[in-house]
Order: sequence, then C-alpha cells, then structure tokens
Amino acid sequence: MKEVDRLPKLLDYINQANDIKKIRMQDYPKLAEEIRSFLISHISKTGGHLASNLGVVELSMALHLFLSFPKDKIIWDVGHQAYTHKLLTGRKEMFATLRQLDGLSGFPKCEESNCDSFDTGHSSTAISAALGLVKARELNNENHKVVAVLGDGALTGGMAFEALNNAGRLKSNMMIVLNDNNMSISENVGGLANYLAKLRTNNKYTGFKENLENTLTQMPGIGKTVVDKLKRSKDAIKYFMLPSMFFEDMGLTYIGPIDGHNINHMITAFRAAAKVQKAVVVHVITKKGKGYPLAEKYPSKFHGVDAFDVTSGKAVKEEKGISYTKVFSDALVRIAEKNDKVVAITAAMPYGTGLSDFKKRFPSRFFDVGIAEQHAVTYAAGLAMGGFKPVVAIYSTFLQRAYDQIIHDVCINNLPVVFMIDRAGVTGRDGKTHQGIFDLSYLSHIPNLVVLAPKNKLELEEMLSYSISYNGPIAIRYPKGEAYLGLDEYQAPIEYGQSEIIKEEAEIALLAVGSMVKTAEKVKNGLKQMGKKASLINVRFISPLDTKLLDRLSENHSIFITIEENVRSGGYGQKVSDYLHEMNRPNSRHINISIPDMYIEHGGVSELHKRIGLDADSILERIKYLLNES
Ligand SMILES: Cc1ncc(C[n+]2csc(CCOP(=O)(O)OP(=O)(O)O)c2C)c(N)n1
Ligand SMILES: CC(=O)[C@@H](O)[C@H](O)COP(=O)(O)O
Ligand SMILES: [Mg+2]
Repeated sequence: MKEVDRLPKLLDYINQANDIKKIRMQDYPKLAEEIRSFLISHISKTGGHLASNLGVVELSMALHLFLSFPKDKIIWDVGHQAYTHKLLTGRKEMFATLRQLDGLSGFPKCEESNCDSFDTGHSSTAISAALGLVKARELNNENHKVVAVLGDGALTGGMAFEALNNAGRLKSNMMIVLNDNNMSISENVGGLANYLAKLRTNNKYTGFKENLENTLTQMPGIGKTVVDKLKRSKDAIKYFMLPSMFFEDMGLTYIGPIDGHNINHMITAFRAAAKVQKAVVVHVITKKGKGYPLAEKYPSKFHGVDAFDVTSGKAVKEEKGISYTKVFSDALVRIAEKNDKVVAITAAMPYGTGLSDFKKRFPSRFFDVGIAEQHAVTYAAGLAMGGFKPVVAIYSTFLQRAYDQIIHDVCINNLPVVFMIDRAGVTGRDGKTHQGIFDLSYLSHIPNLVVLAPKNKLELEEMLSYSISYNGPIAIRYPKGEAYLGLDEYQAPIEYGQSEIIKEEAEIALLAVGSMVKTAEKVKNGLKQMGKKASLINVRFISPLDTKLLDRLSENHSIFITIEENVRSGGYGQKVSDYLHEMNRPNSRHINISIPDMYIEHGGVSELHKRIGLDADSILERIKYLLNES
C-alpha cells in the first residue's frame, strides 16, 4: 500500500448527515475532488447518471453546509443528480449496490433515508412539491427550510411554469435553485434556453466571481457595514440581482447568476435568499460532467451510462444486437425519404428515442419541444390537423404525462398521429419511476386509438409502415434493448384488428403481447414437454381486441393464457377475460400472466422479470400450479 493510501481521506469523516460541517473551509476543494473520484469510480462499475452528478458536487456540498438534515428539505427535480446528497447523508457504503436489485436507488427515495423528502424520477415536479411542503410548514407552524433544485432542462417542463405562477404569490421563504448547465440530456432548446443564456452571459456575473460579499461591500451605496442589513431588505436584495424581468415580474426574487462551483459564493447567496419572505430563484451556473474530461466534452453521452472504462470512456460490455430504438430510427428515416409529410417530435430525448438520425437527415421536419410531453402531443395534433403525419416518440413512462392530450386533442379529433412508445415494459435500473408498465392500461380503452406491439424487429418495421399509412391515431409500444430476431419466418401481413397465429394447435391458447411472444415460445416448449398442446398467438393488436379470433379459438381451446408486460389492471388479459366472461364461455378458463399492480423497483430486466414471475420458468410454474399439475 502506498503511503498516501493510508492517509485518512476527508470522505472518511463523512458518515452521516451534517458531517460535512466538520470539514474546514480550506478543505472544501479537496472534498469535492474526493467526491468526484468516488462517483466516477463507482458509476464506472455500476452505471448511473454520471455527468449530471459530477456537475452538482459543489452545489450539493454548499446546500449541505447551509441546511440541516433531516429537518430541512431538498427536493431534487428528476432526482438523477442526487448522488452527492446520498453520499453526504450516510449512504456511502451502499454505492457499490447503486441501481442493483435491492441496492441503492439512483433517485431520491424517502424509504431509503429520512434526508430524502420526496421520491422523484420524472421532470419538473420539484417546485410544485416544494410549494406544497411550504404550505404544510405554514399550517403546521414549523420553521424548516424548503429548497427545490431543478435544472435548466427541467425548467422547460410545463409543470415548472404552473408552479412558478403559483410561487409568485408566496409570502414565506422558499428557495428554488436553478442549476443551469446549459444542457438537458441533449442541448437544451427553445426560448427559455435562450433567455437563460442571456442571464448567464451578463457581464456582472464576472464581478461576482471573486467574492460575492466583497463585491456587494464595494458597491456604491452599500458599504461594508450594511451588507448584512441589506441582505434582509427586499430592495437591497436586488443588488444581488441582474436584470431578470421574467422571474421578478412573476413575483419571485432572483439572485444570480452564481458560480455553481464556488461553494462560498453559493452559501452567501443561500443566506441572502433565506431572508426573503418570498420564493427566491438562486441561479447557479455549473458545468455538466465537471472533473471528468470525457463527460465535460460529451455530456450527452455521459448523461446516463452503463459500466465503463474510466480511461477510454468506452462501455465495458459491447452492445449486443440491434435495439428496437435503432430499428425504429432506421425505418423512420427510410419512410421519411419517400414521404415528405412525415415529421418527428421528441420531448427532449432525441437520442434515447432514436430520432437523432432523423434530426440530422431532416432538420426542418424534426422538433424537440423540450421536456414537455403534454405539449408534444397537442403540438402533434396541430400538425396532423394541418395535413402532416407526426410521429411522436416518447418513452412509455413519460407519456403518462400526456393522457388527457392523447384523448382530448388527438383521439377525439381522430387525428393521424403515430405514437412510438419506447421503453415499454420493465426498463430496469432506473426503477419504479421509469418502468413502462402502465401504457396498455392507459391507452387501450381510448376510443379511436389503435394500440400495437411487435414481436420482433421485422414486425416493428412493418408496424411502422402500417401506422404511417393508417388514417387515425395509432400507437406502437416496444421494449428497451435488443430487438428479437427470431420468428421472422412468421410475418403475416398486418390486417386491421387481427392477431397473428404463429402455431395453431388445440387445448391451450397462448396469447402473447409484443415482447412476451419470445417468452411464450419457451412456455409453449415447456408445455409440450408436459404433454400439452398449445397454440401460439402473437396478439399484435391490443386495441381493438381481435374478438373474432377469440371466438374461433374458443371452439377447440379450453384454456386461454394471456401474457403481457403490463400491469394486470386494464391490461390485455383483463380485456380478454372480460370478453370471454361476457360471451359466457363456460368451457374457457383464463390465466392472466401480467405484472402485479405494484411499482417495480430497480434491478436488471431479467432479474426483475424473474422476481415478478414474467420469465418462462416462472410462467410455467404458475401454469402448472393453477392447472394442479405441480
Ligand atoms: C417527464 C420527463 N421527461 C423526460 C425525462 C428524461 N430526462 C431525465 S433528465 C433529463 C434532462 C434534464 O435536464 P436538466 O434538468 O437540465 O438536468 P441536468 O441533467 O442537465 O442536470 C430528461 C429529459 C424525465 N425524467 N421526465
Ligand atoms: C433520468 C432520466 O429520466 C433519464 O436519463 C433516463 O434514465 C434515461 O433512460 P434510458 O437510459 O433508458 O434512455
Ligand atoms: Mg441541465
């Protein structure tokens, strides 16, 4: 062991909340460096949200030096940047298990620590939740501090604006730390991003770099002795400010921009902000990926990573096969070459949803609307009304936001919008906020909306072509990860409302939705070994339900087994069950294999499937048990 390795690290002194207050001010930079090394070393092994976390090391330290936990509350918007907060609140030892099954969550989680105040994962909720906590504080006669921390990307979300509108009326203190790194996952876009850029580049920011208080002290009309008093006064707070009509006119106080890597400047700003009996925006400027040159250079690539080699930045595991996302991406570009009415929309996720290539190839037909799923959907409705064929690509979990827009704007108007719903099913390591397990339930009862799920790569391509030519709202849901290449000898043409019969036998009908067709193949083989015959059906259309096929199958199948990667309630299985019941088929038994109505925590997709009984072996066990054959 080298001599230096034996020396105690500053991090060794940080074992529980508030321990950071024992660290001497001159050691803050060293602690920040240690935290960064710790994060890089752990995330390189477990995967996780690297660049965002590296950017907020000093910001998190400053907040922890200023606040007291668990009394005070921070709400981390999205929550993907809360790793340093976790580290500073007694969870250091758990980092080896980050995002692993039963391990440390990658997001704030009240269950995990009393220093987490709100579970998050989806964007733009922090100001609303903080306002609620502030009101509760008032009603309970309490006096803790409440801080919402959100990024410039999160600020593009509609909820953030609704909350700001409300925050303008606040008569007690609440801090909104705007962590501005000039990036969402990709470049932040739109008028707000431009506005923040103006605030950022304001000359006076450089004036604050040396020392915020010294600068104030030297300002004409302020003077050394009155700085503290000035901080308490509403008018004088404006000396901290640069022209920020937007926040000010909304009724909030604005402080900034502040160097988000200068802990002392931030603490000074927080102290000043805490004295204002209003909502105060503290605008801090940070560098996404700070301290790891590759992440600084490629912040999008290092936003969320799998395990990687620190020196080269390359993923440890080579990507296997082609992903469904890539299949969609390539197919859409091919279609758009021939059809100039096709336009594509993303809500701040061009890369994740596979629209980056479309963006490069057809920049004028590509629209990134920011983290604004609701707007994305209604915007698509407008484009469709204007004669275009919008393809809206949004992850299953984030499309939850736009339920009303899908009904009210797209489906009541019966508009030809194509929804490409990526990350449908169990998505894995992001955990309960990100699993795409509700979409069949929230979509398949909407009148006019067709809902499809492909069994393999080829079928996703076919379904996309079908959807582009279909004259009405239509959605295709497909999972994260590698596209299935098997079963491509079965590719009956897609006919409206018709499932595909892959193997027709008798006795048992296995009806599998999308990703579960591959699993159902294995189940079929297992049943065969038990001496049972089974037909294998690729459901294809979750909505409308293929009732004709169900009627036909009822003639020589006595057991229907539906298999889907969606919660039970409102899923395909319940539709089938409902139909069989209504048609009074006393000789048909139905077994519903689906996800229990519960939140699924983080872990690997296969291990989660196993845990919830959605792998072939567990399904077979369940069937055997239910048929009394175990
Ligand atoms: C409703 C919703 N849509 C999309 C996402 C995916 N997402 C996670 S982080 C992120 C970018 C956030 O940017 P910003 O708030 O600036 O944080 P940064 O990563 O730059 O620190 C996006 C789009 C999400 N979490 N929630
Ligand atoms: C924090 C967040 O919501 C995203 O960064 C999400 O983790 C992306 O998921 P994928 O890695 O599946 O694109
Ligand atoms: Mg950002």
